[in-house]
Amino acid sequence: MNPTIHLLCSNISFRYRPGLPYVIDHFDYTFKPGVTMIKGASGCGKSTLLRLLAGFLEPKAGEIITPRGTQPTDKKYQCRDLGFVFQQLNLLPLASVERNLALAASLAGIRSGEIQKNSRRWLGLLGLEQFSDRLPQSLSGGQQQRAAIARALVKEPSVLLLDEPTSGLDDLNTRVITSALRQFVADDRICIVSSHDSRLESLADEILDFNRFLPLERHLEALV
Ligand SMILES: Nc1ncnc2c1ncn2[C@@H]1O[C@H](COP(=O)(O)OP(=O)(O)OP(=O)(O)O)[C@@H](O)[C@H]1O
Repeated sequence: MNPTIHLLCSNISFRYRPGLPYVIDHFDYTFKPGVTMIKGASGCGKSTLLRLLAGFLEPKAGEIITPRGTQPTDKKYQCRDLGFVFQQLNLLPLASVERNLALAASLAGIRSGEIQKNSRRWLGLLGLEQFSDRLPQSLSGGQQQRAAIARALVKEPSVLLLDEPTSGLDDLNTRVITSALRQFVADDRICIVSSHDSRLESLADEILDFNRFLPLERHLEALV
């Protein structure tokens, strides 16, 4: 493991609007290469944390430092270093699976030779070679989920964020996804997975129980 690569959360706090309770309150954590699974009750802030790590939201206090040494809002980090698969897959409906991958990689500035090589690699590892010419809508839910993961992996980002990547998927789809993610982190990359799915626990190098970080009033809210 390369100890110099990490994604650091230093005492971050976040709430959506003044007057609303803090969703994340003085949270400190260093994400290292490997898979970190974030688990916790619905509404405890897992997706919010992923959005902060992606730079789509900004902490109200504290800071997040990416492996590039920047804030997550840095365009180079977002474009080159970050891959994410959120709950809405957002595959381009009029582009084939292969074209979805090629567009994502070319937006990240990957050279065309590498795009082809990476596409073959990740489509293969995710069991999608025979579907590469298909439009997303012609795929099953599990195939679409795997295509969205392949699209995030094709630029071989240093940080990959996945929000509930296996929710509603059967064991076979889940095994294919976990095995591809293991290949991904074998190259000293950071993979952060938010999930309720206990099948993913064996994939994780670290499990972060987000319930622990809930402020007291939100613990009480979660009980009613
Ligand atoms: N845009 C928003 N504006 C205001 N509050 C929000 C917004 N998005 C989320 N929240 C609130 O922030 C809290 C954390 O939501 P978040 O989606 O991060 O939880 P989660 O742990 O990912 O939940 P789940 O497991 O159900 O997806 C919840 O109380 C939610 O209602």
